[in-house]
Amino acid sequence: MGVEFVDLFNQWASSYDDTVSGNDPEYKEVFEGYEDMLELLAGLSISPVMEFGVGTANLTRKMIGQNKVVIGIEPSSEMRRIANLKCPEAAIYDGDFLNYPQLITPIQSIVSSFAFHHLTTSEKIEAIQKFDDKLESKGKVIFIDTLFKDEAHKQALIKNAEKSGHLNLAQDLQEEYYGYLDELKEMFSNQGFEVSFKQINNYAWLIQAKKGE
Ligand SMILES: C[S@@+](CC[C@H](N)C(=O)[O-])C[C@H]1O[C@@H](n2cnc3c(N)ncnc32)[C@H](O)[C@@H]1O
Repeated sequence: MGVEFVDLFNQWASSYDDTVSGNDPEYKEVFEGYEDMLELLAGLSISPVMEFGVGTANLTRKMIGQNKVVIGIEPSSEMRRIANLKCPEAAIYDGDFLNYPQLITPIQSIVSSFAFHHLTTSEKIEAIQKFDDKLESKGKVIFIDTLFKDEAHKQALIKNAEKSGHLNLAQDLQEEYYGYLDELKEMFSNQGFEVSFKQINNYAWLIQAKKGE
């Protein structure tokens, strides 16, 4: 459930860091400012942190560098292998947004970068309910992910990708489950979170959702 992209991530793992460094022209704009974004997200995280979709541990390493306790969850075995090599100090478990080991650590923040869009709408709603259960009172969900301001924004990004000959990106934008701003706002608000959004580049947004008492 929600992990249909795992084979793709196993294959992508060894060249993933190359892509996020801007060496893949097709995804350069998506990951524009990647290191700064992760730095921002790491700085906002509150320890103990639970991180979903760790990938190659680029965000994990920044949080560990800030002496935070990080529990990482990652469904791809290849991504986990690289993450463990790059960040042996972190505890990284097999799992996904909906199924993960139940640990007793009280969680103050839940973070994720470029992963929440792998869930369908109903899976996102289920995951947000679980975040609410998992977080301590006043805990925070802090994500960075591609999302669409509205339908016109989505169509403009697809058109732009096609015009640039970035056909894989154009296909991703149509087939993956990138959310719309209003839709995500409603999902978090319905679960009692106070949510805010900040655009970071043409694709990526910072999403902050604070749980009540
Ligand atoms: C684009 S990568 C992002 C990796 C890293 N967070 C970063 O910012 O570079 C997406 C990651 O999400 C993981 N993933 C895919 N489906 C997932 C799911 N349902 N739950 C949690 N993680 C998932 C993938 O295996 C992959 O490592």
